[in-house]
Amino acid sequence: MQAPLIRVRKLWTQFGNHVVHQDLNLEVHTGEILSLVGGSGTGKTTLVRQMLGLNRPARGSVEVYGENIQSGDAAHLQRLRQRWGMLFQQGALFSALSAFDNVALPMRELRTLPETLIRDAALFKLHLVGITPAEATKMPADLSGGMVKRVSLARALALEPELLFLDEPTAGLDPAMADSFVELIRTLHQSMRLTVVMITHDLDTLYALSTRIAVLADKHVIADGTREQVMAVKHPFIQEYFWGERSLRALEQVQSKATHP
Ligand SMILES: Nc1ncnc2c1ncn2[C@@H]1O[C@H](COP(=O)(O)OP(=O)(O)OP(=O)(O)O)[C@@H](O)[C@H]1O
Repeated sequence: MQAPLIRVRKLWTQFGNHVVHQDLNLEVHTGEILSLVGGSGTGKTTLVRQMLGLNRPARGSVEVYGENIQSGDAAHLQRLRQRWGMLFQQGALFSALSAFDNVALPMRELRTLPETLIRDAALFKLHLVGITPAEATKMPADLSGGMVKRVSLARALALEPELLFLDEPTAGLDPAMADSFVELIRTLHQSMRLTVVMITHDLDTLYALSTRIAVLADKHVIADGTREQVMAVKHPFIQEYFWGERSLRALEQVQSKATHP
């Protein structure tokens, strides 16, 4: 079996006396869409920040592409960072830059690519997410919520990452926009051979996209596997979250969409 793309081993995260993760283990494998779920404050965002090298483990280690994220100098971390893309919850586009310039920025920052190539690559990434060249001239404030998400996704894909982190990708979108964004992620995951790590509270998104689910509770991963495997674990959070009425309804919907697309 291929080595995991990310390996989190015996991770402790601590803020003062507050222990968020205690001996947390998790692996992310090439090609999967791994979703992190858990109650509010269970440390999902902090875990992703650990994977991105933005937080420092109190104990334990985080390896990405087989390399300890905390070892090496800033240039080393910068090189690793170029191999992943991150879609932040609010989109986090630079408001003073057009959609096009937001997508071009990560390529310009490399300082190695000619502007003509950057232009073509940025327009291509925008095309992939359904943004036309005319729309690309707009400023973020003039874009709809759905378009901001799409442009942010294009920016996350600017450097052709192997790994994509998504923080609440469908939060704030209406159901139709959320559905089409889920479809877009599914298509790009396949066509770009991405590995995806996603945080989501949205059950429709969770069930539509995840190939594996990891559940955070009690300071570590209490269950991980397919939806069925996770649902079989007896834990109060799992009982409430996965076996609650909202979850079962979302599941029914996803299954009926799969049967009658
Ligand atoms: N920089 C920080 N300093 C102090 N405490 C922090 C810091 N970052 C996170 N925490 C605490 O760590 C805990 C986990 O936070 P985190 O944001 O990772 O949870 P989460 O599972 O993503 O929550 P939510 O689902 O509500 O977004 C929380 O109690 C939070 O207050």
